[in-house]
Amino acid sequence: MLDDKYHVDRAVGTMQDNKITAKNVQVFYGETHAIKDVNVAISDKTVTAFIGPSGCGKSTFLRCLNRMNDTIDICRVTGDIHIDGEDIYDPRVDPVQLRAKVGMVFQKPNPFPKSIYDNVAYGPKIHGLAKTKSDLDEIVESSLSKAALWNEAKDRLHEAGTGMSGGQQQRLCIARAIATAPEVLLMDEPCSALDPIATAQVEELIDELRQSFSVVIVTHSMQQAARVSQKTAFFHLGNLVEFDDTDKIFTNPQDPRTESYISGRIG
Ligand SMILES: Nc1ncnc2c1ncn2[C@@H]1O[C@H](COP(=O)(O)OP(=O)(O)OP(=O)(O)O)[C@@H](O)[C@H]1O
Repeated sequence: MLDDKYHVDRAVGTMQDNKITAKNVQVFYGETHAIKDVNVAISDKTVTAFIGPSGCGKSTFLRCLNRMNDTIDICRVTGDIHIDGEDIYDPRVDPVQLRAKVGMVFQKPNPFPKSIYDNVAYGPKIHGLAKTKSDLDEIVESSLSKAALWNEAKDRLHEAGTGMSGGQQQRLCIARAIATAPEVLLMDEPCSALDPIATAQVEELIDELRQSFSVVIVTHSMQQAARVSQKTAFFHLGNLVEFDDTDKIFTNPQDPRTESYISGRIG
């Protein structure tokens, strides 16, 4: 009989093929067991969507990938998470450096109360990525361009980021996240506060970003998961029930719980 390790290795694939591998990940908030033995492998240059009913653990698991849960006192994470073969929970890993490599965009746009320029320049400055002012200017311009915001921002770089529209603020937060040259971008319901036009712009941007990064997005919208992702993970009650190509999850799910969720019977 094959042992558990065989099944775990099959579930996560080989380390070399993947950007992120998670093995036997459990998360507890005090007595609440929020993530139950999750094994998954996330590919590079791919958009992976996390879907599932409210409270199933999508955001909790997303936050494990850049150790944002470290900031929650009662939260305890066990198991292994490797990015590019490096154990991100190794005590020698500096979470601040990790978060530069694994950037995050939140549900509500949260620009710093600073100018548009300074919002983007902040990360590269603290991580010493620019030697000169012209290096920094270049990073700011290229990050805003990649975030499809340069044309709207170039003549108002020294105005407050908080003075932009909601959709522009969210693209500014994406520019800020990509300014530190991350390798993975985590997005926790990035469009939930945006109107349909801004949502479409951010979705288009996500598709472009995947040329450069591994993107992981939590979404409540199954239409959005189907539009933007190549892989989808369905969570239910803290379990990762099914993980497969997005097309397959939405057309031919293997687990009855996935089927019920996508057909609107649970959630
Ligand atoms: N900071 C916290 N303290 C205590 N419990 C928490 C905390 N954050 C999440 N939980 C609990 O962990 C479980 C998973 O929550 P999580 O927010 O990860 O789910 P989710 O799938 O992202 O939900 P939603 O779609 O509603 O955002 C829930 O039972 C929730 O109550």
